[in-house]
Amino acid sequence: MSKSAGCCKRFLHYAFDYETPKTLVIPSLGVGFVFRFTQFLVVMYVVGYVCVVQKAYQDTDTVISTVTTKVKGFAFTNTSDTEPRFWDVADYIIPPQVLKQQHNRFFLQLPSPSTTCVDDCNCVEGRSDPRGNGIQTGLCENYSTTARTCEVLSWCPLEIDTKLPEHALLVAAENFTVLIKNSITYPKFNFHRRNILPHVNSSYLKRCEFSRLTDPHCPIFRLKHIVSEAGEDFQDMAVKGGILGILIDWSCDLDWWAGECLPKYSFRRLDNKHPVNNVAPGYNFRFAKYYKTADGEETRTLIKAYGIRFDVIVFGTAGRFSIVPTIVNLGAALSFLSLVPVVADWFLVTCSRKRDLYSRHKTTHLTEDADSASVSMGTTYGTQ
Ligand SMILES: Nc1ncnc2c1ncn2[C@@H]1O[C@H](COP(=O)(O)OP(=O)(O)OP(=O)(O)O)[C@@H](O)[C@H]1O
Repeated sequence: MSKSAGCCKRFLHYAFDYETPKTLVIPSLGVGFVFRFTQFLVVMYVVGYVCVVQKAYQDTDTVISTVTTKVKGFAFTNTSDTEPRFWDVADYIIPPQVLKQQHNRFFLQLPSPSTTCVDDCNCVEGRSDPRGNGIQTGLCENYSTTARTCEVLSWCPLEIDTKLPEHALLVAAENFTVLIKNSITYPKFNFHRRNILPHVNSSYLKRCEFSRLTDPHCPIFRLKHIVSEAGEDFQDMAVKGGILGILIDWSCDLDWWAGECLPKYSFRRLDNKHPVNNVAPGYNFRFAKYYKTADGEETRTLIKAYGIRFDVIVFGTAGRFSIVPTIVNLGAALSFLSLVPVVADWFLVTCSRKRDLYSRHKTTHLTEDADSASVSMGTTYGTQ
């Protein structure tokens, strides 16, 4: 036979020989054990991980929620910067730390490298520097006997906030309480819930306070408790300011055999408190209250507020039994069972004692002119 005819024949065999599985019964305890043990592992994976841990039989939905808060508590302050003052709910929603009466005026800036000048040429009319104090008028005037600065139009007197107070103004705020009203919905399951649970009545709300051990479902939280659960010191945080997260986890199993769907609260500091780099720490912002004096001049009280901002973050995923994910995920997981014979076969032909015998019987090639007793590779056709 020529070389090309041989090649052609091999190709035809390769392409068109039909392979069909035959059953070979191996009376071997070792191989049988490997087979059953691998089957057991696959079944454990399907039941334990896919069904119990992953709950792959469930359809899922993510939470949609809304939050409102109400703070309550009283405080009395008496510092060198401020008059003696009593604070209640209406006063401290944005608690002030620095207060200053200001009027809209032309005035000279405090001397600094960016504000000092020699003559009017150094001051440009209309120029405003975001880090400066106002809009320049173009005049350079004597600030003192030794320094000249550019005149600006601004609110005066200027705010001086070069040093932070040592104690928070509203020290008593740590004992304030906050009521958090949180409503959630899982639209796919038409499931609605509030963190004020169905069994809660108004007299309970008047006296309860959240405690992880004794009252974990009360929606009223003491600020000090929130900060300390987050591992922070209230007074320290209140001076420099910071952001604290109140996390409400609504992850729920909505199947009837699972427990009730309840919120789980946790608290953590969200802004990055760097232990070494102390540049620009905390959180602060400015706002003002405006009014007119008796002679009609507009005046404002400038407030630079430092403090703890509480961010309420709601998250969660709910799952409920559904036939479609059950079939899809169970089918995918059970398809691993088809790999079990591959593992057992591998053990059969590589690790078992009679591996040569098994290897010989594993594959049978029939020759074209085979009758009932003619097989290749030494295996016996039809007589096993
Ligand atoms: N921060 C809070 N600390 C403690 N209890 C609170 C707080 N906020 C609200 N409550 C109490 O929770 C209940 C529900 O408050 P909600 O704001 O819905 O009703 P309200 O009648 O408007 O409350 P209130 O008039 O007392 O502010 C009320 O009994 C209220 O006194």
